[in-house]
Amino acid sequence: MKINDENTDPNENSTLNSESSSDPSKDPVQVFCRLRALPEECQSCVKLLSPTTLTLTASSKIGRKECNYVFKHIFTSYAGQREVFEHVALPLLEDLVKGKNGLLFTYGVTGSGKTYTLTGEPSMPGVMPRCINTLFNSIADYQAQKFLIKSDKMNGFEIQGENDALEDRLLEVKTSTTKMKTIKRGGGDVKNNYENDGTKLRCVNENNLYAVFISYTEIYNNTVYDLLDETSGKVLQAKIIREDSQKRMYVNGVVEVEVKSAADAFELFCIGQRRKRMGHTILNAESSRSHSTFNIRVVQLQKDRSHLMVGQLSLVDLAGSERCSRTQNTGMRLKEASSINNSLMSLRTCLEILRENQLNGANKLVPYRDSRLTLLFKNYFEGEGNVRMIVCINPSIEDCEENLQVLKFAEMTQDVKIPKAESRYTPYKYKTPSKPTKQTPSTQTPVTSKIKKVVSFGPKIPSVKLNMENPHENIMVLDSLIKLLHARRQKRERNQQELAKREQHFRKRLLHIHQDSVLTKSEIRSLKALLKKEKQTNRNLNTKITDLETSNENLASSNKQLQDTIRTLQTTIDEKNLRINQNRLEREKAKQKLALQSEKMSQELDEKLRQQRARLQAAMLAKEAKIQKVKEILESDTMSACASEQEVEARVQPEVKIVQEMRTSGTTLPTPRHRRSRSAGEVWLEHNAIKPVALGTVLQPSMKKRKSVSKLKKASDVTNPRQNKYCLLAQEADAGGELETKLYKGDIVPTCGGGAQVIFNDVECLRQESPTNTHAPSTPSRK
Ligand SMILES: Nc1ncnc2c1ncn2[C@@H]1O[C@H](COP(=O)(O)OP(=O)(O)OP(=O)(O)O)[C@@H](O)[C@H]1O
Repeated sequence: MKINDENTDPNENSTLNSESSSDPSKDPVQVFCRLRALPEECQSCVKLLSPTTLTLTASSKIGRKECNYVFKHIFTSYAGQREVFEHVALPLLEDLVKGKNGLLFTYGVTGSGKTYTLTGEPSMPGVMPRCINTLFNSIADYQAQKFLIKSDKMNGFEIQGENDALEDRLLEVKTSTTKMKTIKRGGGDVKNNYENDGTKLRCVNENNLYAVFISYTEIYNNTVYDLLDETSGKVLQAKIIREDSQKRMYVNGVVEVEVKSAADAFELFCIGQRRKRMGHTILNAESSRSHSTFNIRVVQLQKDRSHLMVGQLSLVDLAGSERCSRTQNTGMRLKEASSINNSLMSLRTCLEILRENQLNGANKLVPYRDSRLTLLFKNYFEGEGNVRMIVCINPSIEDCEENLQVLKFAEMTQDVKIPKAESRYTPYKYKTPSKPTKQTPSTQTPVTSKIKKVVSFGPKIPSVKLNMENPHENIMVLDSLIKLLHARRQKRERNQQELAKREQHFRKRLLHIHQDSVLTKSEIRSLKALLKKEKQTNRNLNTKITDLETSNENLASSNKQLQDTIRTLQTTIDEKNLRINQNRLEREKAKQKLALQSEKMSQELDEKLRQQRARLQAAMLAKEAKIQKVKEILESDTMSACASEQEVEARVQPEVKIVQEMRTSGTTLPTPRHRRSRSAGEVWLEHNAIKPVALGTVLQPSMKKRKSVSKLKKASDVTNPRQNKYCLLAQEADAGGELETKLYKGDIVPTCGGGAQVIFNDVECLRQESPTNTHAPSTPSRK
């Protein structure tokens, strides 16, 4: 792979993926790519540069990125199923008939055409039906009798006697009749005949007898299930993966059915397919939720029946990798998806480590055991057969990012080298026949022949003819006969002893076997109980997992809601903070403005006060001058008494004018009624509020001699003859909330009854107002 700028020559890359292997004993994993057709309106992210090179254009936030990938062969969307089969699967099928193993798997994003490539449709059969049809087209005439070769349930095969094979065939006819009846009653049709194009293999050995065995398994949520297991009813039982005597991995107890025609194989496939976990997702209406393996095993028996040869072809339809954000899976589907992605990740890790070991000569442990998928195919990666992969690509823009990952994996896989597979005949076991028969002397066990030998008493007793004419000769013949009989008797005794010994030995063994069987039975019983318990625990755990998943989902959704609320609150807080800051700024501005205004006003007030003081001083001076003049006039009256009243008035007139002028100019002068300087004879009774507010005015009521009381308690408080003036001070808030002080003044006049009355004749009102209050004067006023 190489990342291109727009101008790079794409053909440069074709040399990058060198297929040549330096080690002739190893072959790289062959990776093919198949592009799915796109609807016309959709845009493609893949461009084909040559039959082996393609460019993937991925657009991201950073920009456009072009990557080239080289494969063994790329099938365009116009390539048919036959072309794919002939290129990819036919060589593996030829290997299979030669007794070699092969693994073919499809890999890609969900909905990219993996199942279509492997299975196809009846009119457009995929790899699997074509393999089956081609196989039976080729070996149909060279098949062994059914049940002659039988699975030993431990990944091996054994040959059984003809009678046993016959019995099994009869049994099968019986059960298949019952089965057909059940199917007919249930209305099910398990037949699905894929179109057969008559392709044949040329490498069939006509001297051999062939038997084809089919098994079909799936790995769902990292557990292996047998899709052909009829015993487990509707709920499939989990199977375990084991290692056989030759260290090959196999599914323990898997049902392996011998098929004699392609139709039989398709029937089995359809039965399994109905059990396979499929599901509807947003991206594929019929999405495989498990990895399924369709296993074809071809067993060849040499004509002389001395050796067996077994080849295996595993066709694996991997579940598609999927991003949960795109599929929007939840609950069960989410669990399936994560299990699928995990197992694909394990496959990737194993291949990466294998490659690293091969490239760097490292010896890292390949973690096959991390997943059932990798454990089951461990042998293939370690040299038990050829490995081929078809990478399926849906070139739509939406799949681009996931395709990038798939192509990266595919590219890496091509670097992994697998030791070349070998075909070999292996000696087989003979299954002990249930009943020894005369027709099959070869099936007699060695034990039986040995017993026969034990009970033979030696050569036959010769017939003896006595010659009456020669008694001497007769005696000799009888002697030898006696000797022979004696020897036979001795031999019989020896044989009897041997028999007794063997009988004893056999009994001992039988007893031993019986004990073993009793022990095994009890062990099986306890294992069954344990299994039952484990199953129960498993069920409980599954329920717990589902519950936890549900609560997890609930928590996630409430978490999302809370996050939304937090976000909304955060936005509100931000807005409020902004508003607070704005308000603060405005307040500060207003404060500054106010300070400026108050400074200006205080300056104005100071100025006014200064002017007022000057005017008052001037008025005082005028008054003093007037008084001085009045004094002078009075003095001159007493001394000369010649001056007329007009003269005095004329003299006083200018001062009165000054006072009048001051009044008209707005200067607050005390009215003649409110003179502050009183004669020394005025004594005031000042009647205050209980806690009067300090006036704090410049002009204070002038009461030089006074007695202040807050409450008139007795009559003498008023009738005191020394007091002649009364002043009542009242304070209250006016309509504008400002403090208003009123001084009600009057004369205390004694009454003829010895009491006193107050004659109010003046009200003085003091009001203090805020300078900012524009409609009222800011100075205390007197009324
Ligand atoms: N090359 C093709 N030509 C025509 N139709 C195709 C092709 N590839 C896929 N399809 C169609 O696209 C749909 C999805 O394909 P398919 O089920 O094989 O995808 P998948 O990769 O197996 O998906 P999943 O991983 O979800 O099982 C099917 O309806 C199939 O018929």
